Amino acid sequence: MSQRIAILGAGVMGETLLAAILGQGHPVGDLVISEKRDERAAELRETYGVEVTGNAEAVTGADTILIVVKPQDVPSLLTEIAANVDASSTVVSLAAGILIETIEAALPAGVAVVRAMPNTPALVGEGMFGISPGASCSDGQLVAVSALLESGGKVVVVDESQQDAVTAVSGSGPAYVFYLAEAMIAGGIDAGLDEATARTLAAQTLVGAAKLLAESDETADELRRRVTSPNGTTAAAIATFDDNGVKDALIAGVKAAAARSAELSKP
Ligand SMILES: NC(=O)C1=CN([C@@H]2O[C@H](COP(=O)(O)OP(=O)(O)OC[C@H]3O[C@@H](n4cnc5c(N)ncnc54)[C@H](O)[C@@H]3O)[C@@H](O)[C@H]2O)C=CC1
Ligand SMILES: O=C(O)[C@@H]1CCC=N1
Repeated sequence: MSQRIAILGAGVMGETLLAAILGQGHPVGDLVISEKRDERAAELRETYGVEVTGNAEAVTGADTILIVVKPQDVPSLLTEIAANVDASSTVVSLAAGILIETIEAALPAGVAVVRAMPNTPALVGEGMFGISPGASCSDGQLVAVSALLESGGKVVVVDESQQDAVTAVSGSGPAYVFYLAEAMIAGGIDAGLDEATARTLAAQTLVGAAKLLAESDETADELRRRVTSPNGTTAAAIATFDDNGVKDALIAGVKAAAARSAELSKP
C-alpha cells in the first residue's frame, strides 16, 4: 500500500534513511524531504529525484514523519510543523535524547510518536535501531515503523526507559569498535604490516567475528574461548588486556555513555 513518508532533515542519517527506504522498494513519489540547507536539498533532489519542500508542507498529509535533525533543532522544528501534523500521522524521532513526552506535548493530542535510536552502520544497511512507542502509538503503527526502519538494518522494541542503555551499546557502539580497530591496526603496523594490509585484516576480522556472534547461539565468552589455544597467541593477548583492565574499562565506558545519555535526556 502506498504511504506518504516525510523526512525532515536530510543530513547524514536523513539521506541514509532516504536511500534505504527507496532500496526497500518504495516509489520515490511516496517520499518528500525538507532540508534547511538549499544546496544540500538540491543535491538530494538531483541524486534521488525526490520532492523537496518546506517542513510544514512536507508533513501535510504524511502518514509517517521522520524527524532527523540534530536534537537542538527539534523544538523549533516541532513548533513549525505542529499545526500541519494530522492526528492519523506517525511521528518517528531519531534525535538522541529527546523524550517522547516532549514531542507529544508539542503536537496535536493523539498523534502516534515513536522514538528511535539509530547507529551509523545503517549507512551500509547494517544499522541497529532501538525503538520505543509513545502512549498513542498502536501496535499496527509500531509494526509499520519497524518495517520501515528495517530497510536500514535490525530493529528491537524497548521501553523508553531503556533508551539510554540502547544509546550506550548500539548508538555509540560503532565508535567502540572503531577504537578497537584503531588499536588492531596500530598494533599490526608495529608488528611489521603496512597500513593497508593491517586495515584489511582488521576490518574483515571484525566483520567475520560480528557475523559469527550474530549467527551463533554461543555466548561471546564461549566464542572467544574457541579462538584461544592454551598457552597460545590469543591467550597472550587476553592476559595482557586483563592485566591492563581493558574489559573493566570498556564496561565503565558503556556505563558512562548511558549516564551521559540520561543527563542529555533531562527535560
Ligand atoms: N546514533 C548515532 O550514531 C546517530 C544518531 N543520529 C541522530 O540523527 C539525527 C540527525 O543526525 P545527522 O544526520 O548526523 O545530522 P546532520 O547534521 O548530518 O543532519 C541534520 C540535517 O538537518 C538539517 N536541518 C536542521 N534544522 C532543520 C530544519 N528546521 N528543517 C529542515 N532541516 C533542518 C540540517 O541542515 C542537516 O542537514 C540526530 O538527531 C542524531 O541524534 C544520527 C547519526 C548517527
Ligand atoms: O555521541 C552521541 O551523543 C550520539 C548518540 C549516539 C551516537 N552518537
